[in-house]
Amino acid sequence: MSVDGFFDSDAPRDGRRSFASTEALVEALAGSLAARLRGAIAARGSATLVVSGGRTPEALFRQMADLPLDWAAVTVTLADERWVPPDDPDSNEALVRRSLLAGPAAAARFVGLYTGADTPEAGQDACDARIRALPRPFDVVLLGMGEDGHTASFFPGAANLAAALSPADGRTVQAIRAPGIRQPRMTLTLPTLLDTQRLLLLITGDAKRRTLEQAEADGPVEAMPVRSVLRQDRVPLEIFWAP
Ligand SMILES: O=C(O)C(O)[C@@H](O)[C@H](O)[C@H](O)COP(=O)(O)O
Repeated sequence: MSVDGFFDSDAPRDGRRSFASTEALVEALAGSLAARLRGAIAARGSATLVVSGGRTPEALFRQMADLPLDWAAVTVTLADERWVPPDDPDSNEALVRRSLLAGPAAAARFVGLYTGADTPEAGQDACDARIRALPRPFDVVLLGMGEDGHTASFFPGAANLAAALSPADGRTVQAIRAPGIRQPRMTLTLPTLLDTQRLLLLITGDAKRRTLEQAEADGPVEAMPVRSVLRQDRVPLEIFWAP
């Protein structure tokens, strides 16, 4: 499939949607996620939203923060976290607190991954207990992707990538260290991320569209770990793209 033909329609196709602009994507996706969270609250009295950090989702978070929703019934947690305190500019918790948990959405409960332990390895058990205590399946897991083909903190070349993708002991989180990343990380493991009603991948720009197309070609998961969510059949993956 050619890159140009990859997202050539506004109509949903194989779980993919392309938009003319980030603004259009954000508006559509925020509305769709709010509807899912409202549905969960109506059915079970609560909802759980798992979000990624990085730069891409900030506009979506700001749009969602103002949506009318019983935010007090929503728990928000992270797909992964850089192992830094919440006052560090690289903290995903900081991003979520300032952009999503603002306005009406400030009523949501936030469960962070950073425990204050010196290293993610030292914080792993406490973090696992936090995630294990959340209701499952999650309602929404929102993933991003890097141009190297990582998603969550499943980085190519990470020493403990295999444990994150296939945890032997049912662990919900995994400490990650990888070449080229500034801080060590904590990531939800693959089976934990896939234990969700809706799984979304949000990407913007032509470079990431090309990365995605490369990831869809043959090749090992370890080289482009986003393949672990592209190739699974546990939950349909919805891909949202804008230039
Ligand atoms: O903490 C993080 O960095 C992530 O959760 C990570 O998986 C992110 O989604 C991608 O790296 C894309 O990041 P950008 O949106 O900044 O390109």
